Amino acid sequence: MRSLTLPAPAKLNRLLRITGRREDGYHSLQTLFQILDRGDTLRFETPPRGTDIVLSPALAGVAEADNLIVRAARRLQRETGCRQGATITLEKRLPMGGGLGGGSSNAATTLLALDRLWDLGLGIERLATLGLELGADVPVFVRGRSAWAEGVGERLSAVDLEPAWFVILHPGVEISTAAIFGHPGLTRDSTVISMRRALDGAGPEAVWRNDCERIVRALHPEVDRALDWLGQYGHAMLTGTGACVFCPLDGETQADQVLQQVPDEWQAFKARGCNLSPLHQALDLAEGLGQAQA
Ligand SMILES: C[C@](O)(CO)[C@H](O)COP(=O)(O)OP(=O)(O)OC[C@H]1O[C@@H](n2ccc(N)nc2=O)[C@H](O)[C@@H]1O
Ligand SMILES: Nc1ncnc2c1ncn2[C@@H]1O[C@H](COP(=O)(O)OP(=O)(O)OP(=O)(O)O)[C@@H](O)[C@H]1O
Repeated sequence: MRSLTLPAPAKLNRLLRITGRREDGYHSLQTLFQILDRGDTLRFETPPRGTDIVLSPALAGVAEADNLIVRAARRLQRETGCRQGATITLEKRLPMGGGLGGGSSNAATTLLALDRLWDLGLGIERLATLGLELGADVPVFVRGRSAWAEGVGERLSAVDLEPAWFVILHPGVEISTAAIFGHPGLTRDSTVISMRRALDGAGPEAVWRNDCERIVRALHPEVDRALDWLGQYGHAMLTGTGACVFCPLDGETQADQVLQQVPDEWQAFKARGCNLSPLHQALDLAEGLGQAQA
């Protein structure tokens, strides 16, 4: 039996501009993906026989066949005709429907892990293309770099962001991405800006905003309150379509100070921004140490 234990990190959208709606209903956008050092953990084991994909524990409200981990594994089997199976254990820490990309990251980790354990050798390009079929946020996790993104989030340019610490606050609601993108009140007409302007343009606060925030605040008073509360400490924003909100802080000590003040009703954690995903750091390490044990 071979096995591999890998992280599935979270992401933040440091900005999110919705610039149009395509004929297939998906929205064209511009975003700046910041990968974090916090997330879920997945353990993969490949039994000597059988093609079953077995995942535990189950996620509340998600049928096994709909779980992005199982879908990613089956998509790989279909793509390659691979006759191997996997037993997968998920340690879930990221809130679902939180805008932190947890499900997408789980899918990306599965693609990279099984590509390695099943000796498929598909490589990052093909895995990113397969990942896009599973969700718009999957390719950035497959590529594993904080990145400027266009299209639906699949046209990626890796960027080196300044070292940063964040406090992330979960207001206790789960928000459906499809519901926000489908809402008639969502504005979809932001101008297309250059990556340069986004990264160092005229005042990040004008550019580093999220087009979903207005409608999410209106639909979810809990998010509205969380944003106002966190806004005391800096430039608080929504990530993705919510529900989580985040604030960049001047280092870990300040993040700890803010965490101590968080009202009991909300869950919160601190995280460090990474330019290289912890998943890719771990895979480089696994390569070096021959960690995928025979
Ligand atoms: C909001 C973001 O998290 C920002 O990074 C992503 O754009 C969402 O990515 P995701 O969760 O992987 O989204 P998907 O699972 O691909 O899509 C969920 C639903 O959101 C809508 N959707 C998603 C992405 C996009 N660019 N336009 C859309 O309109 C579609 O109705 C789709 O059915
Ligand atoms: N492995 C998984 N982890 C989390 N959610 C999953 C998973 N598989 C399927 N899902 C479904 O996907 C939905 C979105 O989950 P996810 O945690 O990725 O939300 P999100 O952080 O808002 O995503 P995004 O920022 O990509 O929009 C969940 O509500 C759940 O129904």
